Amino acid sequence: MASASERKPWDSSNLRKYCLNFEEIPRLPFDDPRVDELISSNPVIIEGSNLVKSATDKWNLEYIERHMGVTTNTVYLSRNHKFKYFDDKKIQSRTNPRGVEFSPPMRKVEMKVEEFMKKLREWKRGDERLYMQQSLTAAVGPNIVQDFVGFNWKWINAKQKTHCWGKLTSNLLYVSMEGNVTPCHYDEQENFFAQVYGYKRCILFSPDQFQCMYPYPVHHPHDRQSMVDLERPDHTRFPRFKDAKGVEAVIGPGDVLYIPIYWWHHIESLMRLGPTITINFWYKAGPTTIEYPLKDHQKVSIMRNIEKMLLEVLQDPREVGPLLRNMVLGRFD
Ligand SMILES: O=C(O)C(=O)[C@H]1CC[C@@H](C(=O)O)C1
Ligand SMILES: [Zn+2]
Repeated sequence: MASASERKPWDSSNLRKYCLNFEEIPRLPFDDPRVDELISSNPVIIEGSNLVKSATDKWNLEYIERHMGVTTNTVYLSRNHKFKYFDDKKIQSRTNPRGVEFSPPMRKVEMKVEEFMKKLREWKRGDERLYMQQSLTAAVGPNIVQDFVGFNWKWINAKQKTHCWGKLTSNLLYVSMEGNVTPCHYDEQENFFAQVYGYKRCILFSPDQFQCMYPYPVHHPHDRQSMVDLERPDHTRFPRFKDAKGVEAVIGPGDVLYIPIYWWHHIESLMRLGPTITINFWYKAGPTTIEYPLKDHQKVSIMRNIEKMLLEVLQDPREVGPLLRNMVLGRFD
């Protein structure tokens, strides 16, 4: 019988079940030279960086409640465990090619931290789930500002320089209920995802899996999200999804997961293991060097630009699909 210190804090009963199997994301010590070899083209979990040690040493829900400050925070509410992001600037009935009004799968409210924590404590089955996703700014309490200043900026600034990334655009604080899921999507920024408290399962797919992931059209409010429901994939509508090749890892306090730009990621707070706290570090991409053959993420960017240009000239998004189909069907096989 493993001792308490060796006993894993979680097991497969804390994980949701999916139809795919995943390879493991590599884990490396922060000072291992292979970390920099992997970064910018592969995900990697970096151990021992102390990137957010000033937070992992002290932060839990009680500390956040006490020190988050008096400003309101962005909290998403969902009727189920999925928190699927949508761009409310893209919600116009005409951009929804199936002609139905877009019904947002979650709603965004502004909430004081005390209210958020009270709702978490009093939550019962059937209530809306909550997920605080708040940008860390100087408006938070002084203790949190001090902990933020205490991050290992020397290490992460050196990473930003080594990999020629653009500027740090934001740090978001994520306070999640157990079992919450952020469905599969990609972002157009580099991301250091630092786990502070609790355990999260991260499932990632490379940009070269584009054909298996079926992203929504760029003009859709769910732009950058996969149309495939990982829990109940529609293999008729999305036949190639069964061939998707993904990698996964469960990260815990002190782990930093590098999520490369354009990489698909699905994130879940483990079930029945309590709340989780994460801080992400989003960086603008570095300068694009054009070398042939082009990289897969560059082709995703090209496809995005083509969709945007077509919408610009066609005006009606319902014409984008038919024009692309007419352009390629039977002509490039
Ligand atoms: O940092 C990112 O890129 C994200 O997608 C975050 C949005 C919700 C977060 C989560 O852990 O559920 C991850
Ligand atoms: Zn993301």
